[in-house]
Amino acid sequence: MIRSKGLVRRYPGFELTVEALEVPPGRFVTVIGPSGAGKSTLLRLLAGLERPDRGRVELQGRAVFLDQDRTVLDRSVLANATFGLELRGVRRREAARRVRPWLERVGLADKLAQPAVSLSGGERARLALVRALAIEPDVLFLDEPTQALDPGNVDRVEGLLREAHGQGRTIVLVTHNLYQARRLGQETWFLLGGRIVERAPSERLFVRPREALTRAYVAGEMVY
Ligand SMILES: Nc1ncnc2c1ncn2[C@@H]1O[C@H](COP(=O)(O)OP(=O)(O)OP(=O)(O)O)[C@@H](O)[C@H]1O
Repeated sequence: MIRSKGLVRRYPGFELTVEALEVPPGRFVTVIGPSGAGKSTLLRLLAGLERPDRGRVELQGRAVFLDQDRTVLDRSVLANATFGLELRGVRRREAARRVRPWLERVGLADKLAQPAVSLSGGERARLALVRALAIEPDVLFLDEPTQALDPGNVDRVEGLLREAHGQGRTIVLVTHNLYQARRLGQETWFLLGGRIVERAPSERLFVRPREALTRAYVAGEMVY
């Protein structure tokens, strides 16, 4: 469960203002909007990584945040994947046993000993996702997890996310891929200029948007 009220976050030349939001457990929310709309800022606020200037956020359950940078630790692929589990006291061997199927599914099982920093961008993205999923979080905050991935890997990652959602996890995913937002989301938020212009069940938002700005954006007509 994620709940926020009266959020305001200001940077020089930018203000995010979001009234009450509520994400019930198990909901898959996708967040869309042009570059600079405030999507990452909202995600960081909801995840508690950043404090709002006004308002508050309530987050229940174990949450993980996957940033756009796909940060990896200067260790092997396997050690990256098991890191979260080991932090929680799971022994290395057991942690390795648990992450193995995930690594196989994202095509990294043949690179276990390779330093993670030497992975390609797409491989890092998949590894970061495995590290997040391995700790079986209640809530996943994902900032463009399939950015710059080839179609096969987009499909793999989406498969993992669907499965995570099927297991009851709450997911808030920021994406520039409107097809993905529609495919995966139960609910979509459209942000523009630091405000949520429209929030609706995903299918409705893409097929019958109520706001003219949403209509223009999902039709690819918005010039900015
Ligand atoms: N730490 C910060 N300090 C100052 N300005 C910031 C900071 N973080 C974000 N901003 C500004 O806030 C605005 C919103 O940024 P944000 O990253 O939330 O947008 P976004 O919708 O996620 O964009 P993108 O799709 O390009 O990732 C931008 O103008 C950005 O420059």
